[in-house]
Amino acid sequence: MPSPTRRIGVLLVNLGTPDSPQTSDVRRYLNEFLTDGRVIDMPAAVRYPLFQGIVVPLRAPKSAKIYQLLWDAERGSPLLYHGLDLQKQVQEKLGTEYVVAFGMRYQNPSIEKALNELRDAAVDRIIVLPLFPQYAAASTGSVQEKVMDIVKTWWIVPSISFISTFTDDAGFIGAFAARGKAELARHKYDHVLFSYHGIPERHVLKGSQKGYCKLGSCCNSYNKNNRYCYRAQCFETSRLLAKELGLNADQYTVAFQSRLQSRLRDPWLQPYADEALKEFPAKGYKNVLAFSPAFVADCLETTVEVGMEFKEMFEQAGGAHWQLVPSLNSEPEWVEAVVEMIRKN
Ligand SMILES: C=CC1=C(C)c2cc3[nH]c(cc4nc(cc5[nH]c(cc1n2)c(C)c5CCC(=O)O)C(CCC(=O)O)=C4C)c(C)c3C=C
Ligand SMILES: [Fe+2]
Ligand SMILES: [Fe+2]
Repeated sequence: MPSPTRRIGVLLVNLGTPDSPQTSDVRRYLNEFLTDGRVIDMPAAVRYPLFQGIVVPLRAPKSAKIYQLLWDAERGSPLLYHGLDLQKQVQEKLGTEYVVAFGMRYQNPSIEKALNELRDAAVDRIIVLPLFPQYAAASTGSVQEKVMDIVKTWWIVPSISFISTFTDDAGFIGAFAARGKAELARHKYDHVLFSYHGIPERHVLKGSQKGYCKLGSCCNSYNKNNRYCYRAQCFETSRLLAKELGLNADQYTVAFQSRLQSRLRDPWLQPYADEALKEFPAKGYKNVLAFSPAFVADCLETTVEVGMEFKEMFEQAGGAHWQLVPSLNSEPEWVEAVVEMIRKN
């Protein structure tokens, strides 16, 4: 008798996005996102009333206005349509031995729906690839927790593996560098900014193994002690990109964006990108190329924050030319890099 065909399930996951840029949908999205204990690490008894009762109702209408700038009239949220494009192309490249599904940690399509598709396809094992290059408990860790919460309710639990970080993956670095090189060929730049999504410093310290990470020079090399330190990973991605682009250490700056301002005024990873870029023109950096290598698809944080808001701040501070390197989206080199990561797993 022929042996039954064995198929491998692949689950690609990104963060999530509202169903529409209307305030009610943005509110629903933020309510789910900002009550996740891995994102807002406060006791649930404080987190729910504070965020669902005060922070989200105040933030949702403002966020909705920004989402309206981002939204594509036909295709909707870039994070979603680039994710679906990526899923389709990775499936085509991997062939019928694999079943590729796509889900979002918050809102739709849900991780549960995507996992059910894999279960219905009777896959033998599942490879989960959270689409965050650098591991953070608030992003990759949250996806891992959600997947385990769902799968633990299944009667038959398949083998599962997680690709937890691809900070230094050659395919990822090569694909981002290629996008940067295309911009560098178009214009003369004085400086490069690598801007990463920030997280509270506390999150880094909580993940520090045996007290190794102290937010100092400990993060200057990437090694077995700090493999999951978000700050060390951001520095490593930057070093590797700089090497590919032929940049010296004084030709680029690493900084952190998107901090959620709170009355608690807890420190987030520094330097803050918005403060750093305002000083660029006075340093003679009038033409700046900005990368956002914490995101593999364009989204609110790249297109609006770096591409529009930072550009305006930079020009007001006396800068001449600001350019965002588009994200990897579903570029062929990135599709190839994802396929390689899956095959290697
Ligand atoms: C790169 C990975 C991400 C980490 C780490 C992360 C941490 C983190 N984020 C917030 C708060 C917000 N983030 C928001 C948007 C957003 N965040 C990521 C990724 C990471 N977040 C993405 C891809 C996006 C964009 C989604 C899109 O639809 O385009 C937002 C919502 C937007 C807004 O209202 O400003 C918030 C809020 C915290 C608090 C945090 C770590 C503690
Ligand atoms: Fe975020
Ligand atoms: Fe560190």
